[in-house]
Amino acid sequence: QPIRRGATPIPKAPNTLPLLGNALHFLRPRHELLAWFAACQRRHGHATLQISVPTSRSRDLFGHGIINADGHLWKAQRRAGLAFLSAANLRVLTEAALPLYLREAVEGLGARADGRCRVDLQAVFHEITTRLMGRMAYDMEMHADDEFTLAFEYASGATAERFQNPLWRFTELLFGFRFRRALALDGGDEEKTETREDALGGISGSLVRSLLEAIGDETLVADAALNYLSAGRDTTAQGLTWTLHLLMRHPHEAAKMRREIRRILRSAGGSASEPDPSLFTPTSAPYTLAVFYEALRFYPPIPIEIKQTTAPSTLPDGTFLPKDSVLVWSPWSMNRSEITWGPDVAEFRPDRWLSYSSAPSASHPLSSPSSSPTISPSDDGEVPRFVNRSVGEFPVFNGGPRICLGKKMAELIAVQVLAVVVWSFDFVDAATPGPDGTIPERKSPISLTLPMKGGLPCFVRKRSYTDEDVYGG
Ligand code: HEM
Repeated sequence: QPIRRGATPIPKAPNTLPLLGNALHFLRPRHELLAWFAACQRRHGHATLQISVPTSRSRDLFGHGIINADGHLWKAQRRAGLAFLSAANLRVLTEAALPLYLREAVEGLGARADGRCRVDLQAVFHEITTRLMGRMAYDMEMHADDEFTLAFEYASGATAERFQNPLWRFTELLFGFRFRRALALDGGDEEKTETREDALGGISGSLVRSLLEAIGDETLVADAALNYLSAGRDTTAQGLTWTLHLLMRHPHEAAKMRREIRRILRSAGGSASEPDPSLFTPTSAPYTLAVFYEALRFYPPIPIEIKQTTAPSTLPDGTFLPKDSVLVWSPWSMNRSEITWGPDVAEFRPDRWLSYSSAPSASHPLSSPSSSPTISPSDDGEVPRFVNRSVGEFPVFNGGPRICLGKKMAELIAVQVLAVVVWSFDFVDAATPGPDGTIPERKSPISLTLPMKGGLPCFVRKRSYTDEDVYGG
């Protein structure tokens, strides 16, 4: 049966060619493919369109882990993940492990903060999230330059290439030696499923242990843990990288963030020169969270989503999809929709995520330290509150039963890392300017996620504060 809405077939995407369909768009560099999705959205708004896509194969990389699994196997992994990411474990990960890794990263940045060394911020964030996710998934020390991590990166790039290259079977047969070696390394590292002795005190077990209890089969558990590791690590590091990229271009918003951090330090009595990272949470720092969300709007770490129907299905707009139809949606282009975001859609404006009310009076519940100790009014006396959008408008963390399981964790990591790093340093983009003297638009290579091509090299300078700067005046 054909894909249709009512009695009529649905419209084809712009630039669809006879026989070739839209294959040429998928062969183009990544940013051109994303731009094409955005152009479809501008022309057709929220309408469902018919496109032809090369089919993607991610099973080799993700195996039977949660990202690919369905039915019982998915449910068991989801339940084990939810159990492991209990409030208590999340607290240990974000209040003990993350501050430790973050402090070490800040020390590393501090050692190179002479304003002349080039530091790749993408690599710095990647190291923090690799260590944190390694701790979470395997309860072990992992680093961004481990053989395992590098192999995973390579295999993930090669898997994404399958999505853009209709001839992938042929080219992999000829040139796929490195890819197959990387997969062997990813899948075969059995020792990763063992709990280490050096666990950070307080984490009850590891995700691997929870998964083993839920699923039993060791090969499946190896897939499952790898899925958790990859789902959380690259997405979060890339979200942070694009946020810093945007903040370097928007110093006014960085200054507003610092004012929020200053207010938090002031109300908590924290050290100005070495702020305690765990003071910064999505609740205490709504402006910082809004900056992160606004960056995710421009640069969603999963910019294109793809699923396949296992049974005939009908979309909410009435489009009928026969079994085995491939459904693609693009958070990248949905986040650029003027219909959803209004005429200032192209502006970086974190305030679009906030609503402001006037500062609470002494009798207001917010003024009681026990109810919300750290939300403090802005300089003009207003209390900001983060207001989320529906998943249909902002699908960056997906939605429904398969909504991202680490959304809360990602928010906690982002706010803590951004607050500490932006408070402690000034950054200047060190990318080489183009012929017209301006720094060219950053791009993303082919990948399942949205890394920044060439990293984010910048010059770093330490900001110094005295307690007087925070508490005086
Ligand atoms: C900014 C950071 C993040 C973004 C943008 C993000 C986004 C997403 C998206 C779009 C999906 C749906 C993928 C699909 O079904 O095709 C997803 C799923 C998932 N995410 Fe995240 N994620 C982030 C961070 C994390 C973190 C820190 C974890 C750590 C635990 C995590 C764990 C997962 C898991 C386990 C799934 C699979 C859920 C399921 O299928 O039931 N994510 N994420």
